[in-house]
Amino acid sequence: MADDKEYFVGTVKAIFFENPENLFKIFTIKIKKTNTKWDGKDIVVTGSFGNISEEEEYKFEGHMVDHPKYGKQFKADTYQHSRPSGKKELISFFSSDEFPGIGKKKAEKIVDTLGENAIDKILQDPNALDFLNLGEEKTNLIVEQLSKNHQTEQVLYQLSNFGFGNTLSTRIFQKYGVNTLEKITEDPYRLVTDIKGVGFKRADELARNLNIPLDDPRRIKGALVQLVAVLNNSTGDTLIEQDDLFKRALAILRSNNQLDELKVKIEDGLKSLVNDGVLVSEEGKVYDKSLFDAEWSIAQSMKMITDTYKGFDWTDIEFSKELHKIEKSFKVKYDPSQEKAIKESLTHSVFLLTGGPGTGKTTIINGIVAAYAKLNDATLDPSSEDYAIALAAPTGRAAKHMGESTGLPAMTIHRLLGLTGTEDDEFAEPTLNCKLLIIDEMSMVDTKLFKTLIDAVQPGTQVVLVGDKDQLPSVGPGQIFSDLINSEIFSTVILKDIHRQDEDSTIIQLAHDINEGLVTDEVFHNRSDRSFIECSSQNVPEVLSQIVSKSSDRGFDIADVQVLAPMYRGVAGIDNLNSIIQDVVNPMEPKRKEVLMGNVHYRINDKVVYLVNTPEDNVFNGEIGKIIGIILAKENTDHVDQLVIDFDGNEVTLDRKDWTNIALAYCTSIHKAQGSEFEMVILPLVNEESRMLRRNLLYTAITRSKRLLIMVGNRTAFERSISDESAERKTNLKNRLFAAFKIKIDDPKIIEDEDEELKSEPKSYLLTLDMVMNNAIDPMIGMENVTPFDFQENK
Ligand SMILES: Nc1ncnc2c1ncn2[C@@H]1O[C@H](COP(=O)(O)OP(=O)(O)OP(=O)(O)O)[C@@H](O)[C@H]1O
Repeated sequence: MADDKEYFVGTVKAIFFENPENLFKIFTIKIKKTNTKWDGKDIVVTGSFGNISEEEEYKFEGHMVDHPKYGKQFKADTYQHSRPSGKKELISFFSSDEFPGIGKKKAEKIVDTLGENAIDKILQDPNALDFLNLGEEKTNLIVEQLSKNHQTEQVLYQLSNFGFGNTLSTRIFQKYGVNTLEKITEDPYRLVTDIKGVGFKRADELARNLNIPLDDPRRIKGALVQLVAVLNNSTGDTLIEQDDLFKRALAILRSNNQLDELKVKIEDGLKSLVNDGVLVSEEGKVYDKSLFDAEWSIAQSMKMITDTYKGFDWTDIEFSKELHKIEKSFKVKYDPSQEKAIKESLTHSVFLLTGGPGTGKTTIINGIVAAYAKLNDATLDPSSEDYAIALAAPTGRAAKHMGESTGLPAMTIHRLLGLTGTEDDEFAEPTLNCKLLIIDEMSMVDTKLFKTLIDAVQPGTQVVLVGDKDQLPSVGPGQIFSDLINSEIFSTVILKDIHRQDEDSTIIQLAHDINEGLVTDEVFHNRSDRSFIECSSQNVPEVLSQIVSKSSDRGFDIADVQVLAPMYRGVAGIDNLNSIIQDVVNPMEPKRKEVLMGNVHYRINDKVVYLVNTPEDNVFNGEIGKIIGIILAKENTDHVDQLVIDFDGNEVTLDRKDWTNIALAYCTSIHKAQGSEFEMVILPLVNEESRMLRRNLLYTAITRSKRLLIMVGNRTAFERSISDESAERKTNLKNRLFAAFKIKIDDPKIIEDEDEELKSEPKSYLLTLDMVMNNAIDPMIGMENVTPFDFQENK
């Protein structure tokens, strides 16, 4: 910070405005010292600050501004808690009420022993206070109090000197706490994986400031870690071809080294990351260590479940008799594949059921539960101590559907496992005490969640996994459901026949035909329940406004009309369409209350989607709700703006700081809509989204529609989606399963040799870089500004 900056030192008298969204505050201070021409005793200070307490003294640096309405104010860029200086001030500081248990005598002793930089000494080493014999608890209290008052500001001050704005500084501080500066000067590249909003380029700039050389191992390792995370999240693969990784690393590192020299350093960087347990390199593939471990762990848990299955003790005749009774009570006659599914599920440790919409998956789950209870003499009374059935799905909505159809408790997988939806989940080791576990919407379950789920299963449990393998794979890396099915290790039934009886419905048949590769231009023909409106990308918003407006004229509630799009950005992207539709169905009118968060206006009746899991409020990622109340800061005792949202009967009040957990939901991503169905689906697809257009995307979007489907946009975008079969994700779960079940890869049958090592230690087979370099190096691939977080839903 330049020395000629204007400053004020003073005590905060009254904070009269605080915006929790961006930490902006306005307050007055009583001036103690300044280098500015200012005659008053007080001055109004504005700016973004972390903690500011009334009656405390701070130094503010910044400049004077002349506010058109409020006159002269001091706009602070940085601030620091004032430190007591000199022996006298220090003694009265330590003997103040802030430090209970320290009187004047002890304060004198601290300053005499530790000198005038006692505060720094204690912050650096809490043992510095040992000579006072205060005991651990009291010593900790003092250190905590000092850290609270002094270290936060020091860190934030330094982060702003590094050029981080307030939002990023706050995120960084929340992550590393008082160790922030140590952590980031030691290795600025750790910010890339740890902090949302910091990419390799930003970390690289910081590294330049810290004089970290271009070929420094930390830089090379930072680039490799960033690339692996970005590639895992963008492709959904759980492994990366090593030569591809190296080519990309060479492109973003661009140091002054000779290419050969840099190649060796990249190889060394990978070796070192492998030694550090961050990445794994095996047979020319590179893995994030936690994904690598997860695939192994899943394979071993599946083996354990299979090995500990105790079998069943009823006969075929008994089964047929029970099923007949069940059919009578459910008023359904299961077709042969459905009957097979129920029987297989009851006679195997692990059973996989896949089928498109309307093929009877839900009806089969009902049958499985009923038949399981009868044949195993198990209770269906959830309040009974002996109740041992767990039903769960990855989304709240799918879980609710399961609960309603079975009449038994069903919940999200997160809730079942007691997960919080935060990073801590990775270290959670829950256990599941049930005898029958049924998971619906399995295609949405990613590698890490499945690992936690299946590791929680106890020996002897029967596991039934249900889903539609042709839908989009999970948002997170992996394609668990397809891999389990494709391994051919587990009993599997693939349902093909559609049982929905809506005679006039052509939507489900269309979806099935698209999935089977049978459709070319049928999609463009208008039918009673679906239509296609061709228009340019630029016209999509206008066409959409008209459709939405007409649908409400025809009595459709906006809650039943869902626009689904593949991407957030662009004229036909989710963000733009949300604001366009909001203007049609819930516009701003004079005297209407509204609040602003970023660029988004929220009004009563707005349809919103929840973006995180908050088990304590019983609201989960993907749930759609309606704003039913806006309480402004001036209207409540907490003095914060609040939104009251009704999530299907569950009213949740969100303070402004939590509004980042919601978004408008007139239009949502197709990924987010998985597991949900809507009366009417409007699907805009345009050529600009070509990166995303695949058959399983179109299939997933179409199958969300129950009654009406309106497709809008470029004909070629739809044609491309129909013809573009989705490439399989690159994963290694199948091989891990083969290893765990001792199956030879080229000969899928069980190997008898029990002595063979189950899991070999990961080896470092580093491809020589010459092999890599024999292929042309990609030109700059534009990854510098990309961070792993860019691939997460809702950014
Ligand atoms: N064997 C059957 N005989 C008659 N009707 C059936 C049969 N199986 C399923 N159905 C009916 O077909 C419809 C679709 O079944 P279900 O909801 O179980 O399928 P699903 O695969 O779960 O579909 P989705 O994934 O779309 O929810 C339901 O109305 C159900 O009652």
